[in-house]
Amino acid sequence: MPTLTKLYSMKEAALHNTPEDCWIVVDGKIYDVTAYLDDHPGGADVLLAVTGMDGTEEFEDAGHSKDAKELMKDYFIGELDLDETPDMPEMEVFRKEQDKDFASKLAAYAVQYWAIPVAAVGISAVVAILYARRK
Ligand code: HEM
Repeated sequence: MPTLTKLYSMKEAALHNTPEDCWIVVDGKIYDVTAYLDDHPGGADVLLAVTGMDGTEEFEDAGHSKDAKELMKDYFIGELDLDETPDMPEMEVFRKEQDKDFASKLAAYAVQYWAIPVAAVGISAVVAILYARRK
């Protein structure tokens, strides 16, 4: 049976950055290590230094054992959502650009369709004036 993994954005993970609520990201996975702070053999300080952040590099640098990696599973709460939905302001900018594009297209069509009749009327007027003067 497929398991449902909860997805969190980096923005959401960053909110859990205190000793009372301490999340860390390692290798795209999110761990709530609040209850482990006092038990961590490397000390609470190193975990708190990367709380709410991506601590992959620091985790790898410490050279954790296989047992440590096994223990991590107890604190796993979800995965990092890499496909974050764009914010509304970005969508708004996109809409405005579309509108601008539409306006310039409309102006181009107007020139295209009005230029010929206006030119025809202008030329006819000039011919009419010249014809009237000759009489
Ligand atoms: C759920 C996450 C973590 C678990 C379960 C965990 C577990 C452990 C364990 C069991 C050890 C003892 C040594 C070993 O068995 O490898 C250890 C040591 C250590 N850990 Fe972690 N750790 C975690 C996250 C981190 C992170 C994110 C960092 C760095 C920011 C870190 C830094 C260290 C350091 C510096 C040591 C001491 C290494 C030494 O004394 O040689 N740990 N950790």
